[in-house]
Amino acid sequence: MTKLSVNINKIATLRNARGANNPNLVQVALDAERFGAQGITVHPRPDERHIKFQDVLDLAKVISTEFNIEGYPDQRYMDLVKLVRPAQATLVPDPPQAITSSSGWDTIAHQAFLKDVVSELQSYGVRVSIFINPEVKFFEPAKTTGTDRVELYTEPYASNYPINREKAVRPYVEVAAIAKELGLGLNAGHDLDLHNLKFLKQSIPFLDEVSIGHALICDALYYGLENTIQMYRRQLED
Ligand SMILES: CC(=O)[C@@H](O)[C@H](O)COP(=O)(O)O
Ligand SMILES: NCC(=O)COP(=O)(O)O
Repeated sequence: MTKLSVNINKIATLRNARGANNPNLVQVALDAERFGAQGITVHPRPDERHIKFQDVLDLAKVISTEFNIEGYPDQRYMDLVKLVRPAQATLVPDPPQAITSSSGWDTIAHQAFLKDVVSELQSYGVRVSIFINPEVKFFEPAKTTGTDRVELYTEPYASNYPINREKAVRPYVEVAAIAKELGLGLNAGHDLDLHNLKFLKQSIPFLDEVSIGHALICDALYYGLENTIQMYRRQLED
């Protein structure tokens, strides 16, 4: 089964536009779970432009599915994960001003750093996933860090999908087989949507989890949040 974790960053973006509490992020997370989300993902960024660090504390008290906190492992992130102990911490190499995530880790250059971070987070009982590009050379070094899972950065898949979907998915199928062989769990995310999700799932049926935010929240404007979550869940059926 491939779990759907709903990324609610964009709900916080909307809320922050007016500075009050509408939409209520915690309520949206609870509703998303009720509508079928199997996890909730947030990515608190250093400038708190969408998810605030306080949001993470508030969400942690109520989420009953898998809580996934993405972020660059600076001291503030590490302290937050230590405090909250989510189901999963996803390590992303974004610089502080990044508009959005645009690459996975260079697991060769940052192997020693990642190894320390992974073992510290695991000592808190948290499953760790490393955001990674679909390049073969990064997988053995990722395994060496001790990470439980990797998350495939799917923006290149999503942007190439309309041109040639077989070609777009090929590098992902190749590295997914390597991850499986190495005993790494496998997540995927970034720019996945109702057009490209099903083919990714069909091509890599053993994906453990996808985290989807931007497109899903955009679709919810037209279809409603409950319908939308159900539509995404259907794309992931085995
Ligand atoms: C790790 C990743 O792929 C990101 O998708 C991220 O969580 C999206 O962040 P923004 O919502 O800030 O663009
Ligand atoms: N890890 C990817 C994620 O959480 C959501 O990415 P996107 O769907 O907002 O591009």
